Amino acid sequence: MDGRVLGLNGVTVRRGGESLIEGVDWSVLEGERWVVLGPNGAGKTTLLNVASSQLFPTEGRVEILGERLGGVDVFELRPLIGYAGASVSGRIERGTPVLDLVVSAAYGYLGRFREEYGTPDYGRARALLGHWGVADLAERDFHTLSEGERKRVLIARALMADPELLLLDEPAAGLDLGGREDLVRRLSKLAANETAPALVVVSHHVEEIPPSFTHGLLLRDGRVVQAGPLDEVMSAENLSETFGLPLKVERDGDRWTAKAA
Ligand SMILES: Nc1ncnc2c1ncn2[C@@H]1O[C@H](COP(=O)(O)OP(=O)(O)OP(=O)(O)O)[C@@H](O)[C@H]1O
Repeated sequence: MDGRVLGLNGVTVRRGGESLIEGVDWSVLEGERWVVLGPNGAGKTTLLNVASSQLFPTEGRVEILGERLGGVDVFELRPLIGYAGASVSGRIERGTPVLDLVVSAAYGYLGRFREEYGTPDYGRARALLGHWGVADLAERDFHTLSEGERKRVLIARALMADPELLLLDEPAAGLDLGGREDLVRRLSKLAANETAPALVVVSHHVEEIPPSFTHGLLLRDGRVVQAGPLDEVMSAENLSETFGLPLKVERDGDRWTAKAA
């Protein structure tokens, strides 16, 4: 695999004559922690759907964990990719207990029992829920949880199969300030763990970039504005171009802020 977890070359996704993403080149290496930033409609979710093997590009080459998309059975690949996003919540049946949802992820299902789960599976699921601060919600119906609780449960679920690549689509969206700060702290801790998978987190806000994250990709109108180490990417010039307004960007310790200039 060459240390490369994800490789996109000239990747374009078109729908109805429109390009959702256009000519994207991107490499993610083992141990890297990426944030993908861009305004609404920039193509971030589309990019993550390609990276998680859920969407085939119209053009270009995609390699995930050393396998070429199109030349590999995606059902073998997907258990190695942890994914959490709003599209997952929408597919969970009403009445699904949190613990079932997490434990079934080891087999790529969304809470429906098609396998016999063993005690170690339940132990791991409970430990992950504990790690993300939601152990006491194990028996609850997923759909009765608050937005912040759902986000943490979905991350625990995404980690259940011990993935080599973890993709999180807007994990902080809809959280209040305390919830956001708690999530940023937990993601930072995960990022600092050398044994954690390669991480990609999509966000609209530079304030949500967890400390310990290493790289950034800026997306506007489906095209990459800049991609690379965070210190190089996070300039006022790059972010102003990405979000389409003059911005002042500051680094305060290990956190970032941006506001209109
Ligand atoms: N199936 C589709 N057919 C046509 N257009 C689509 C389709 N899916 C997405 N789009 C459009 O592609 C663009 C990129 O969408 P995408 O969801 O990837 O953006 P995003 O950066 O994740 O946006 P947001 O931050 O608002 O979630 C948007 O303009 C969207 O309306």
